Amino acid sequence: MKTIGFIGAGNMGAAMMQGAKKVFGDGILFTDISRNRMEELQDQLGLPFVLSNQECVDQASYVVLAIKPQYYGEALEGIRPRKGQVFISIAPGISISKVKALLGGDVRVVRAMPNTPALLGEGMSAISFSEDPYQEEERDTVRRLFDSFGKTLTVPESQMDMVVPLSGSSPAYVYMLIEAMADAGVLTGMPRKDAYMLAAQSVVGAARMVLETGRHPGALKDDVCSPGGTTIEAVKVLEAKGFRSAIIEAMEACWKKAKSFQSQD
Ligand SMILES: NC(=O)C1=CN([C@@H]2O[C@H](COP(=O)(O)OP(=O)(O)OC[C@H]3O[C@@H](n4cnc5c(N)ncnc54)[C@H](OP(=O)(O)O)[C@@H]3O)[C@@H](O)[C@H]2O)C=CC1
Ligand SMILES: O=C(O)[C@@H]1CCC=N1
Repeated sequence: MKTIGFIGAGNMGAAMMQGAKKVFGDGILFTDISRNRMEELQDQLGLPFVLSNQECVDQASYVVLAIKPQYYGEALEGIRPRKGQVFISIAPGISISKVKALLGGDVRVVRAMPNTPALLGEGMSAISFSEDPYQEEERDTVRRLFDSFGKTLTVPESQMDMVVPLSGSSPAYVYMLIEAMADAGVLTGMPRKDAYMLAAQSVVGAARMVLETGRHPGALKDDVCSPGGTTIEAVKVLEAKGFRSAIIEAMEACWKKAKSFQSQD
């Protein structure tokens, strides 16, 4: 019997397995619909795979569902879990009660939302435990899984749809910001590689300033804006172009999409 089984070994499942391997060693196995993908990942991570979702459920104490929300019905159809087995669902919008219903009810479900910087051990995950009884050791195993590839925050399930735009999807828009900043550098003749380094390290540094100083992001922004200087010129243009409202509206769209998966069959 293995500790953790992954159903779905795509971008997110593989990133989680890479971190989990450091903590759970060979206590991991996985499966995927694609044989090629399984062989590729077995070579890359040195972890074993099994050929069906049922085998994965049978051979693991905890099962991570790392498949797209659209495929939950198909992937879980006919699956027979053990009574009280713990499933960890990372799909946006799919509620704990929906996963329980798909699996026949008699399981415990942890709903979670990780992100791909997990690949570097810099992930940010939110988790919600179902209201079932858990032994402290079981909660600890789930937390150790998510801590193995970054930071973990426990939130009420009602907040989980909003975690999707805040941390699940947000790396994508930060990459867009970095890409756009680098494009501007290239426009003025800067080599692209140097522009990426200047932009990306500034994003890392700014994020650490927020996390480690505890100061308000607006106050940190003010410190960068010298009176009559360069930064305030950029701030003025960003305000005129609707930078803040673009981010808020984009995240609202992302949140709505996450919520829509709940009612999808
Ligand atoms: N990528 C991200 O940044 C994040 C993703 N998530 C969530 O994680 C889940 C996985 O996402 P991601 O890794 O990006 O998606 P991927 O498509 O990269 O990975 C899913 C994997 O599951 C396989 N698969 C499809 N159907 C089945 C099935 N019936 N049984 C077993 N395996 C199956 C897919 O194969 P095939 O490609 O052939 O269909 C694919 O290899 C999604 O719910 C996503 O929303 C959560 C947080 C962040
Ligand atoms: O785009 C998606 O649907 C997934 C969920 C969060 C990040 N990627």
